[in-house]
Amino acid sequence: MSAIYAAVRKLPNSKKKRVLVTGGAGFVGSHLVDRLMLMGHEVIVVDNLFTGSKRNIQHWLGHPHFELSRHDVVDPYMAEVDMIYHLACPASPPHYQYNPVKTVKTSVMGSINMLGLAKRVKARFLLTSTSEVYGDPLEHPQAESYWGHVNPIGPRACYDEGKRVAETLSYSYQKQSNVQVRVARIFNTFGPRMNENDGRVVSNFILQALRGQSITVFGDGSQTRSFQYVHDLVDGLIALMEGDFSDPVNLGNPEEYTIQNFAEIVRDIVGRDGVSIINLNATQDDPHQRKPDITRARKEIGWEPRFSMKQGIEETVSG
Ligand SMILES: O=C(O)[C@H]1O[C@H](OP(=O)(O)OP(=O)(O)OC[C@H]2O[C@@H](n3ccc(=O)[nH]c3=O)[C@H](O)[C@@H]2O)[C@H](O)[C@@H](O)[C@@H]1O
Repeated sequence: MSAIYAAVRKLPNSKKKRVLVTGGAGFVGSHLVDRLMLMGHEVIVVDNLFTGSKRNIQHWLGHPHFELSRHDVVDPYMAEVDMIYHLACPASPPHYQYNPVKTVKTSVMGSINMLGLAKRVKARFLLTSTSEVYGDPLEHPQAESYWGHVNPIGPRACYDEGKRVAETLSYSYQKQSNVQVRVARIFNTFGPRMNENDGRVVSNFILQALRGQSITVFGDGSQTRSFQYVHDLVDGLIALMEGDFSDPVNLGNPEEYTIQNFAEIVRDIVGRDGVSIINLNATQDDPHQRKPDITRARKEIGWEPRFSMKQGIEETVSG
């Protein structure tokens, strides 16, 4: 029996790109892969399936434009490609803190390997960096010009510092070896396919509310976050990769909520009776406030989010 795939665009060979997506079986990666496939490109996914899952991309397995390679980016990888979207790295705090040495290796050695590949095959390289490079920010909202406030020896450092070095590596390869680089600083993102055991706030709160359990707010809930829907992020990543702008660009939704208020919103959208909100201990070094300044994204790549947080949560809950 032959598989049935979503219809992909037929691109002339001059427009069709060979695109490598590391972490392409993950939550964000698999949505990006969907879009690149539908656009008519050839996609290679490299993923060690530690936090990613074959299920996220199984609808493309066997497609002539698609290839999955179970490979860990800490080891070198070779392929003739035109573009590299480098996403591979656990992003949820419980996952990246589970094996901090491995998280640092993934960011640092993974980026060296992928930038080395980009240099050899002259591919354009996009790093998915993070709002965590701003640490517990002392400037609000955060613009790309802010250098950040990161605890270099705290529990989040393996991720934050790993991504900071990955940014440094990107611009070092650009300067030294003329690699074309793009750096996206991604702010909190949610949507379908977040793992049940992801551990981040959106999936935790939705699952707790759906199961009729108490919603667990860490600390007093006065800390803020700004949540973007994953489809907006994918638009931004593609616009950044395809544009001419090479400095870091924030990709996030500037709608800001306290976590306490966010818990109430999720509880009300799910609408199950008897769900209470409880406050647990705060976690160490949890950023107090986070909101992207997206002036640069608007100006340089013509991007801004199209979904409100509530629209995205409603779709995620019903999906
Ligand atoms: O979601 C993301 O995109 C980001 O998630 C994490 O950053 P963080 O903002 O700490 O993400 P969460 O773990 O989702 O936490 C957000 C806030 O909710 C709180 N939280 C989380 C989980 C929970 O059950 N209850 C709860 O109150 C946390 O303490 C924190 O204040 C990662 O470190 C980022 O790199 C990643 O980009």
